[in-house]
Order: sequence, then structure tokens, then C-alpha cells
Amino acid sequence: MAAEIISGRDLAQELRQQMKQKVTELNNQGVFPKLSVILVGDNPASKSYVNGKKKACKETGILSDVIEMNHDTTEANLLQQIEKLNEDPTVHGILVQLPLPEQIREQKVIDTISYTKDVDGFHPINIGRMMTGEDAFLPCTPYGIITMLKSKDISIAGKHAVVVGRSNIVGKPVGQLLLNENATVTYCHSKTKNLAQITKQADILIAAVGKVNAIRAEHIKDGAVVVDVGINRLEDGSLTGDVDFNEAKEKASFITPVPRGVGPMTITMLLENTIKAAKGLENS
Ligand SMILES: Nc1nc(=O)c2c([nH]1)NC[C@@H]1CN(c3ccc(C(=O)N[C@@H](CCC(=O)O)C(=O)O)cc3)C=[N+]21
Repeated sequence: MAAEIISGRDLAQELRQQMKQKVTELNNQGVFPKLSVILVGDNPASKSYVNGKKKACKETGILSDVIEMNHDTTEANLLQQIEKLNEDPTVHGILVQLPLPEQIREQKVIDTISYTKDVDGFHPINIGRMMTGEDAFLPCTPYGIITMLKSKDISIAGKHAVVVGRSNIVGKPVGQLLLNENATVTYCHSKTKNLAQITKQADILIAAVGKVNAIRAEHIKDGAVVVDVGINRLEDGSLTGDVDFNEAKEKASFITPVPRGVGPMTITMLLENTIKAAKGLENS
């Protein structure tokens, strides 16, 4: 079977077009959705991601503000900056770009962001609400993945979804969202024995490993839907995922590419969450 490629870029473009309209409507009511991004240090990858977010906001008519802080800024300093944004009524969404320098405790930072402005969906209240199925900001990458599957009318209920990876930002929450959609979910990780034996049972396979070619033909059932969440930078500067694309596309029914797959959808869901924040978490 030759897989259909799900273009995250095309879907992102379509959704951003619709969002423009929503932003205009809010503007007409005197609401100007705004995202504040805090960037600590000068990691080039982080800078480039933050630029991508800024550009996407601009395209959609969302206001954005990037606050750059020195690499050796203290945790107290950063928390103070977050408190300021929590109290600023013109700021609807707050995103602190991860990873952070080692003197700063990431969890402490996430806990400090008001859950009503937590457009990353990383705050414990939003995670808890996601688990119980209440209204919440959903984490952008998992939310983007579900949106991609739905855009192709891929049914999730009753399907066996296998998630490879268990990070707090991708693996764990994407499994939860798939469960909320009534999939049967299995998590695999670095301690999993016989990885291929398990992934071969997947109707929907989510690769969020962080390793080039971690998923190859031998891991994939014929006709499976393969979602590649990896973003690995090769020495020549090019980006590649966790899936051996050339092998996988011969077995899968649908596959997401890297680049132009999950990445652009992550940013799109961030925009969606910022609009939701501008409406107010409880009224959207
Ligand atoms: N608080 C926080 N929230 C995040 O959402 C967050 C973060 N920290 N830290 C880093 C990761 C990574 N991430 C990406 C988003 C979009 C692309 C993306 O658009 N990628 C393009 C290619 C971009 C390129 O060429 O560099 C693509 O896949 O086509 C990639 C990576 C968000 N992250």
C-alpha cells in the first residue's frame, strides 16, 4: 500500500484562514487576542521556533510580544515576569519557551502561569481537566495530531493506538486524547521489551521518540496510520522525524511527513488556544 500523506502545512493554512475571521470578530467587539512569549537564553533552535510562533500570530491577526531574558537570569526573576503577565489584562496567552537553563525548575515555572492563560496546556489544572474531559487548554502537539486525524475522517473509536514515547508534552497527553476519543491505547518507551511486536498491532501509531529512524517497516502493520512527531536536526541542517519515511510510506494507509507535518499544526493549535483564552477559558 502507498500511503496518503497528511500535509500539516496545508491543514494549518486552512485553519489559520478561518481563525483570521474569528480574530476580526473579536476585534470588532474590542478584544485583541495577545500572546506573550518568554524566551530565556539564546538557544538557536528555540529562537527559530519562537520566530515561527511570532510569524504565525501576525498572519492570523493575533498580537504577540516576545520577552527575551538573559541565559543566567534567576528563577525568581522569571517567576516575577510571569506574575506580571498573569496580572496584565491585555495578555491572554503566556508561553515560556522550553527547555529552560538548568538553574530554573521547569515545573515551578509551569505552575506559576495562570491556568487561564496557559495556552501550552501544561499547567496541572489543564492536564487534570483534559483527563476528566472538562473544558481545558489542550496541549498543542497532541491537539494538532487529533485535528489532523479528524481532518481525514480517520476513525479513532475502538482502534488500537500505540504511542511510542512518554514525555509530559507529547507522549502522555496524546495517549490521553486518543483515549478520550475511545481508542484502546498502549504506551511504549525506552524500557519496553519487543517494541516491534507491540507497534505492529497499532492501527494508529504515534512516534514521539526523539530518535532518527526509530520506527521502520518492521514496526508497522499494513494499512496503519503513522504520525511522526519527531523533530531531529541532521548535520546538514535538514529536519527529519522519528520514522523512516521511505519505508513507512509503503506500508501505511496515512502518514504525516517531517517537516510540514505535525510541527505547523502545533503552532496552529497554539493560535487556537490563544483565541480561546481571549474569549475566556470558561466562556469559549
Ligand atoms: N513552551 C513550549 N511550547 C512549545 O510548543 C514548544 C516548546 N516550548 N519548546 C520547543 C517545542 C518544539 N515546537 C515546535 C513547534 C513547531 C515546529 C514547526 O513548525 N516545525 C516545522 C519546521 C520548522 C523548521 O524548519 O525549523 C515543520 O515541522 O514543518 C517545530 C517545533 C514547539 N515547542
